Amino acid sequence: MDDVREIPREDSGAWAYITRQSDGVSDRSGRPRQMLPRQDLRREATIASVRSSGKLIPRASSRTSIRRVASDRSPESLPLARERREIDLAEQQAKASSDSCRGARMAALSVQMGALAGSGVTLRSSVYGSKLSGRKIQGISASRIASRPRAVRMGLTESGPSVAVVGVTGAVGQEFLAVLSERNFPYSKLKLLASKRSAGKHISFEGRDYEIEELTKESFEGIDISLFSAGGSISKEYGPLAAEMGSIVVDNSSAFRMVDGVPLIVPEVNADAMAHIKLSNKKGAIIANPNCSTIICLMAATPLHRHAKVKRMVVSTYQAASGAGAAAMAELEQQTREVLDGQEPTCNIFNRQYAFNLFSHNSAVTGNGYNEEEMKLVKETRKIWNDPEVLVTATCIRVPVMRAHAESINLQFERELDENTAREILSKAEGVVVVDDRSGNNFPTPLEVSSKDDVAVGRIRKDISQKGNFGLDIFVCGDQIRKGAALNAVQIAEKLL
Ligand SMILES: NC(=O)C1=CN([C@@H]2O[C@H](COP(=O)(O)OP(=O)(O)OC[C@H]3O[C@@H](n4cnc5c(N)ncnc54)[C@H](OP(=O)(O)O)[C@@H]3O)[C@@H](O)[C@H]2O)C=CC1
Ligand SMILES: N[C@@H](CC(=O)OP(=O)(O)O)C(=O)O
Repeated sequence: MDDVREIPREDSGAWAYITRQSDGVSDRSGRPRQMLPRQDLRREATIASVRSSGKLIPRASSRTSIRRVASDRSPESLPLARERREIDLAEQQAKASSDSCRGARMAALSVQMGALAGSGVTLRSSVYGSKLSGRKIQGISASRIASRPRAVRMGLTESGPSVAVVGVTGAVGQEFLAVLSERNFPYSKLKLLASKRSAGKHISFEGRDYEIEELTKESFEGIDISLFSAGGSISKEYGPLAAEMGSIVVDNSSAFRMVDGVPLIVPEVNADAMAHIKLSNKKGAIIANPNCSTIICLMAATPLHRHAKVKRMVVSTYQAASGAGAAAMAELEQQTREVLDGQEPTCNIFNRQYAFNLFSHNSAVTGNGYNEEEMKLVKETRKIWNDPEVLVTATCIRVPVMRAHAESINLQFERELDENTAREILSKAEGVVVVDDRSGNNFPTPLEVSSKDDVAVGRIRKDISQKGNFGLDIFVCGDQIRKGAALNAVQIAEKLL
């Protein structure tokens, strides 16, 4: 079985999008705002007009908008395409008016709705209204979970590399644009590539209009860095071609992850493995972005591994709909409505009821009984840690959460590591935030990390089933479209400069 996630062909016809300005609490939802009680939304976003004629993509970007001239897709084929939308969100700036518990609940709901629409919402503590407002969590307020820089900058500069984004209309592709802009990634030229279906449509990015081009063999002429997120078969076909043409490919698919000689990189963990690849070498190469569950897991486990060396790791995941693409998110929303309305749920993506349910990850089950997602955690961890001996086992579950994965991780160490030291180590780790409030029973949640850069870690505790201080349990949440895909890839690209 080919270990490569494919993009469902039928999921590429229609899309929407938005512009926003972030200052830490923002909603870039493409969803009709009338669905969200305005008085309960604590938003300070300035969002430009949205034209949606089809599916919603799980991300809008700062200063990014996509225009679609006409839908080539039947509205009936998409749950979120029932209503044609043309909403001037700038006129709908929601004002915080309530600090009540209801406000907290509704704000949390709005976050979920933002995720439903595919945008996610950057949270800080005030989003939760009175319940969490300003509260410190283990000495760190919820707002410490890194959000995007407030100022949207302009990366266009003559001295920058030329950059291509392959699969720009997709969930990860959209996130690429957001992250490039937020991190002020320098570029002298930007080429936006997708399938034939999207060719000719327009994307506005950092104040400029770009026409989406069809991906062809000539696409990489003169391109220094190619960011791929268009599925495994596209990566397999065009990745090597781009590299031969001198481009450094950062690939989000699983196509090359386990290929010898292809660095598999989480910058906070093993940037040294790509130290030999630089733009200044003027030589093409392929660098792989790990699986999102692996990235989120290793962001938390690696600082501890460095200290006490992990001997065995047991991972249980709770994976969001967005990991399976925009169509899965749309179906979860549709099913939720249908079930609440007492109707039979529509089951096109997973062939089962997803709303109010959970199930074993949808990737294929391999000969040893593990599914592909689980085996990625096993194999990729060994490669990233350069430790073929480390024992890893995993159970991956799809849960009815819109965006951001959660993982329970049990660790067995070679050397002793007590829970206080572990908390200390994690609180200093780059890209990690500790949310570990035992008295308040407040720990990481997918909602709180949605659209955040940092991976949140909590439930840090000694594993009482192990002798001495050789075992720990932790609970981790991370936005898998962001740190699990686009952000990680852009961080890799930054290392090339
Ligand atoms: N979603 C996630 O959380 C994660 C995803 N990934 C990986 O990222 C990749 C993309 O996933 P995601 O963004 O969710 O998928 P989407 O379905 O949202 O987007 C797919 C993208 O691929 C493009 N595409 C499809 N066919 C072609 C083609 N023949 N030529 C050029 N472009 C094509 C689509 O363009 P068009 O709109 O024109 O059809 C679209 O831009 C996958 O490899 C996935 O495994 C990795 C980590 C996490
Ligand atoms: N890990 C994603 C699926 C995915 O995109 O995996 P990969 O990048 O390894 O193909 C999920 O939540 O299902």
